[in-house]
Amino acid sequence: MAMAALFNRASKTQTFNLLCRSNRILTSISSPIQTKPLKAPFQVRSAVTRADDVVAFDEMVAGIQRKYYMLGGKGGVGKTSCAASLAVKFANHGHPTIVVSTDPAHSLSDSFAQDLTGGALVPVEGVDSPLFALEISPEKAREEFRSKNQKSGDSGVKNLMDGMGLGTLSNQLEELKLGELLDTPPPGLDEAIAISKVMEFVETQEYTTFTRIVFDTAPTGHTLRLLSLPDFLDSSIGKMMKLKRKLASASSALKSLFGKKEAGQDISEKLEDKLGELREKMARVRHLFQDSDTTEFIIVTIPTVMAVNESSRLHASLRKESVPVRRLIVNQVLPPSTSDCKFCAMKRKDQMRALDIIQNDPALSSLRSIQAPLFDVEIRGVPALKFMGDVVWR
Ligand SMILES: Nc1ncnc2c1ncn2[C@@H]1O[C@H](COP(=O)(O)OP(=O)(O)OP(=O)(O)O)[C@@H](O)[C@H]1O
Repeated sequence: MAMAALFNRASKTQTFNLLCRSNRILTSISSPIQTKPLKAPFQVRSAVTRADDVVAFDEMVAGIQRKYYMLGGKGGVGKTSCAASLAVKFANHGHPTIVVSTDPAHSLSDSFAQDLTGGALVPVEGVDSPLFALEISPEKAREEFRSKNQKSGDSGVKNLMDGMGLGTLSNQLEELKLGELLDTPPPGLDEAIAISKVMEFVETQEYTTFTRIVFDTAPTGHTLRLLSLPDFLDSSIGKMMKLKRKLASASSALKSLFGKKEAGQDISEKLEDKLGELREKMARVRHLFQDSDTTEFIIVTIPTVMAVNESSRLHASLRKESVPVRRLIVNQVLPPSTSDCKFCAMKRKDQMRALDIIQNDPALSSLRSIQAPLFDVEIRGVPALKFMGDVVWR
C-alpha cells in the first residue's frame, strides 16, 4: 500500500531520488531523465538514450493486429520487470494483453505482487484494458507427467495435457502413441509445453480479442531450445513418417505374401495424416517466430561484460534462427550524478566499459538501444511497473 502510494505520487511528479551514500548528496532523477553534462570519465550519455530516436513506443502500440513480444536474456537482468512493464503499458494504451512467463523459475507473480500461479490466465488488477497473466508451470507438469504416466500409461499423459489445456495436442499424441515415447519426460518438454501454449493463443477463438502477447522467457539456453524446438520436432516427425512408411510397406509385403488383406494400410495413412497435421502446426509456430510483421524478440541486458557477452551470443543464435530482433534494453544503468561516491564511481566505470563493448559490437550496436536506469526502489506491483514502463517504453 505504501509502495503504491509512493508510486502514485512518483508518477504524478515524475521524479525519483537516488541517494549517493558516501557524500550524502541527493540527486534527483526525472522522467525524462536529466542529462546534465558530467565530468569524464564518469559521463553517462543519458540514463535513457536510444541509438535511434524513432524507437518510439508508438510503433509498438500502433495497430490492432495481434503482435508478439518476447523478452529474453541472462538470468536476473530484469526480463520479467521489462516484460511486465511493457504488458501494463500496452493494456493502458487500449490493448487487451496477455503476459506469459515461460521461465520455469517464474517471477511474474512477484513482479505483479499478485498470485499468478496455477497455470491459468489470471486477471491483473489496476490497468485500463484487460490484462491477463499466466505462469506456465513446466516443473509441476514434469512431476505430474512422470507420476501419472507411471500409474496409468498413456491416459495419464492425456489427462495431464488436457488439464493443462493442451487437449488437441494430447489427442494427436495419443493417436500417434507418442505417449509411450514420453514415458520419461524428454529434455525439451518445458519448451514443448510453452510452444503448445503459443499455438493455443494463435489458434484458439477465445484469445482472438487479445492484440498484444508478451512473453517473459527463461534465461538464454532455455529460450534458444524453445525457439529451435519446431525444427527439432519437424525433423523428428519427418523421421517418424519415414519409419511409418517403411513399416507399412514391410507389413503389406508380408500380408500379401500370406494372402491377407492390407488392413494396416488405413491406420498407417491416418497416422501419417496426423503426423502431417502436427508438422504443419509446428511450421506455423516457426513461421510466427520468424515473422517480423508480428513478432519481435527484445534482448534485455545489464551493463556488465558478462551480460553483454551473453547478449551477443543470444543475438547471434536468434539471427541464426531468423528470429527478428530490433531492440536491446540495457537495464540498471546508473543514473547521472554530479558527484559519485567511490563505490558508484567504480561501478560507473565498469558500466561504461560494458557500454563501450556494446557500441563496438557490430551486431549489438545495430539494434535500437534503450538504456533503462537503475531505480532506487524495487519494481513491484502495477503502479511501479507503470512507472518503469513510462521511463523505458517511450
Ligand atoms: N531498472 C531496475 N532498477 C532497479 N531494480 C530493478 C530494475 N530492473 C529489475 N530490477 C530488480 O531486479 C530484480 C530482478 O529482476 P527481474 O525478476 O525482472 O529479472 P529477470 O531477468 O526476469 O530474472 P530471472 O532470470 O531470475 O527470471 C528484481 O528485484 C527487480 O525488481
